[in-house]
Amino acid sequence: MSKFEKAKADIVSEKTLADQWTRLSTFEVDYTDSRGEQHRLKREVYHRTPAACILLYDPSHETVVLVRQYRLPAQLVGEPAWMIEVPAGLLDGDDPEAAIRREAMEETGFRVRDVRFLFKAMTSPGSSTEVIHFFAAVIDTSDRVADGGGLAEEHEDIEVVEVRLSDVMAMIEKGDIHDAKTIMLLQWAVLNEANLR
Ligand SMILES: Nc1nc2c(ncn2[C@@H]2O[C@H](COP(=O)(O)OP(=O)(O)O[C@H]3O[C@H](CO)[C@@H](O)[C@H](O)[C@@H]3O)[C@@H](O)[C@H]2O)c(=O)[nH]1
Ligand SMILES: [Mg+2]
Repeated sequence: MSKFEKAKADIVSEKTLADQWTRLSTFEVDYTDSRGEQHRLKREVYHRTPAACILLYDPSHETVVLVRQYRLPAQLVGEPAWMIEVPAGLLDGDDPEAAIRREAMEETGFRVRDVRFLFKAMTSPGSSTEVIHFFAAVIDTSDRVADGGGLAEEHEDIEVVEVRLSDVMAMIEKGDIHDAKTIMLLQWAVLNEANLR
């Protein structure tokens, strides 16, 4: 039996603090802890909508297709701001598989054929509602039907970067790749390379 069998959490109130690109709100929660004692907690939540990301692996070259773009939060904490990431985007109301096909095309120019759903994960569950759906697809050079680079109307400025899978662990350890969803997918690729054909 879990320590939390008797624990429960009742939301008492919510107040929106900001509601622009993404809503930020503050909650009061009546939390009954594992010993049965009740406390009123204050929690702020950033209401991110769901997203999807994808590993694009080319077995004939043993490479992965990544994208590089500017990220303001990285700049704010003094990390390299033009970050190397797996292709990713918000679902924007589509189902996760349709959304990742769209984002892969917009960002890299690759048309993905069979996509494989791997898992989903919350990226920052203490503060954000963001859930990311993780996918993988095998590609080859003939699947590249456009240049990628992102949507001009959204001022996306994306560089497509092809990296050998045998180099990615060193890039992660050096800090050249420092995005969590990207590290997760690349580690999955290293562990599953034999099945990625
Ligand atoms: N106007 C405005 N536009 C924004 C803002 N923040 C982002 N955008 C724009 O919104 C678009 C989002 O692009 P997507 O490809 O859909 O998402 P992403 O930025 O790649 O990734 C998002 O999902 C990831 C998970 O897959 C997250 O890791 C990442 O933080 C982000 O939420 C981009 O054109 C970006 O410039 C903002 O505050 N204001
Ligand atoms: Mg994106």
